[in-house]
Amino acid sequence: MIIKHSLWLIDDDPALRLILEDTFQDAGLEVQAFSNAKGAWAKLNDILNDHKNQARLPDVILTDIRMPMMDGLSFSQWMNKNFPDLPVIIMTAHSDLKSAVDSYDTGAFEYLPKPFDLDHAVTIVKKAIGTNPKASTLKSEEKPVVASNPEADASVTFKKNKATTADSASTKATKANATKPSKPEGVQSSPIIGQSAAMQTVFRAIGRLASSPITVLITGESGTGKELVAGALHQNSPRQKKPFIALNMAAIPHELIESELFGHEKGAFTGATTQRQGRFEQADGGTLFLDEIGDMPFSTQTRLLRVLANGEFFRVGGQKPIKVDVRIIAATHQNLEQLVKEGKFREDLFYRLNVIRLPLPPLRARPDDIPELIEFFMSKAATEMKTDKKQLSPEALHIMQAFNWPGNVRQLENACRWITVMATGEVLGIEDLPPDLTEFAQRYLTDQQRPTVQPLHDTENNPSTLPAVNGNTTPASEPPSSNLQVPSNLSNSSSSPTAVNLPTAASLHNPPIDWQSQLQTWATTALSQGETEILQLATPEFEKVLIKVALEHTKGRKGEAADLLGWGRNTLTRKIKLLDITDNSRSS
Ligand SMILES: Nc1ncnc2c1ncn2[C@@H]1O[C@H](COP(=O)(O)OP(=O)(O)OP(=O)(O)O)[C@@H](O)[C@H]1O
Repeated sequence: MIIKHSLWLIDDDPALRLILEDTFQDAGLEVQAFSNAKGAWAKLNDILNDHKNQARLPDVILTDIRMPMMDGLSFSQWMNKNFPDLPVIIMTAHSDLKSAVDSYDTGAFEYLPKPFDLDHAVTIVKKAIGTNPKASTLKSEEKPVVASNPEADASVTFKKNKATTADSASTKATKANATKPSKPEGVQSSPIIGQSAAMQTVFRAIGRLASSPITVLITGESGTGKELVAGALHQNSPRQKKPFIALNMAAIPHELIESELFGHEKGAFTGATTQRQGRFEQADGGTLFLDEIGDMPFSTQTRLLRVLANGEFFRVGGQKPIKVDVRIIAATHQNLEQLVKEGKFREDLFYRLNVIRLPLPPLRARPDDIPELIEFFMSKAATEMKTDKKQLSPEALHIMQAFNWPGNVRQLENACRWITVMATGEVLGIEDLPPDLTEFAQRYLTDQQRPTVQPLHDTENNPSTLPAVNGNTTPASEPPSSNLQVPSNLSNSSSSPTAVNLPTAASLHNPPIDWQSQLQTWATTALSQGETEILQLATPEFEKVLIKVALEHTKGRKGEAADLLGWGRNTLTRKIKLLDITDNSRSS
């Protein structure tokens, strides 16, 4: 007889419950679904009060965070206290750094930001089951299976358990998690912004790593937020009340690095007139962030390796070993493996630092995060400069999202400062952006007018060099949709002082004139009427049409519509709001 492991699934979203129930049943698990944590909690409480009933426990629990009556975090905390061996996986649609850190703090086995890959969720669930000693030690003995129908729960049946592979490493990880030191009160909320999948991974990693003393190597291009993430790891750790000391190896003259790190005794070298503590001593009990570690001189690397191995060091010129408890977080924008190959970085040090690697994505890889970052930096700049907060027009925002950002978030932050100081007016257009962005906009917009469709993001900020995503243009007699509702004029547009007629839906259906020709006619007319910035007039209308068609095609399902448009879901939601689009596609 096949024995199945059991999963309790808690989520107040019935549609998601159905999908997940299906997925996990297909993966060979017995699933019992609950619409709230209270229901599962009541059953677990019964089991807790009746020890003979322990057999009715599931092997793993998957729970949402935000639910009525009892939230998933309190539930997970209660579980960790009362059933520490039973792994709980937390999922949430409202993922940020805080929810990731809080989830792991409750002792949760894993944290899954929605939407997640179903195969990945199955892998995690199976891994969690492998850590449950009660589930994984059952090989041939009888084991209860909880029926998938909650009502049928009384009729628990006993079946032979199928062989499972216990993951001892994961078991240890969970145990370590359960016994980890509790975090001090008063954790500051971190200003790390980002909703993109790439940033969710970063938040998860921070949540997972913050409480442990393990060495972390943060990699990523300059300006991606490496120091910010190192600070968040410290702020969310039990070391948060002790110092966080950041040191940039590239910024210190090589001959001073050792005394900077390890301090020196009086008279150790010319100019050392007093004894001085180094950064290691100052950071005792806390975290030392070694930025640009690839620039550390070879001789210092040897000394650092010794500290990492023994936890002690000598001040320059000193005889007495000094012991410290410091967590090391290192960062680099360089390829350390390459530096090792070139003999510029010690291989043994590399392996010591590279225990856990946390890569940060470049900004161009997560354009969906840009609007929120702009919002944040515009507010920050307005406060700094004691002025009103500036707002970007949809067109300017579009350009900001299309830009390559070689300097990443730092460059975006500086652009927001520039705009706040230099631009006049409250709602700003493309012409109000910093020079590098306006130059890019000219090339980008020129390219957009070509018949081929270009991807939004290019790697060189030079759209003209890009291959076409789709070389086909819409046939003259086939407009994109029979339901095109192109507004007949732009009189509603705040940026349009003059009403200019755009091609109407009817005219688009009038062969032999195709919509491009119609647009051409409109543009010619607009220009002859003295209109300027015609692209900024037409682009929102163009986007409106495509968004409406996509929403209609997907019956209002925004995620799918966003995929069809080639945007992220957040971008689509923002556009719908900005362009004031009413979604009439839903039948109900
Ligand atoms: N996700 C983010 N949310 C909010 N601010 C961010 C984010 N990422 C980076 N920043 C801000 O961008 C600036 C640059 O970040 P940071 O100094 O951490 O980058 P870095 O990768 O360490 O850069 P470098 O390699 O040049 O030292 C900082 O002002 C930081 O606060």
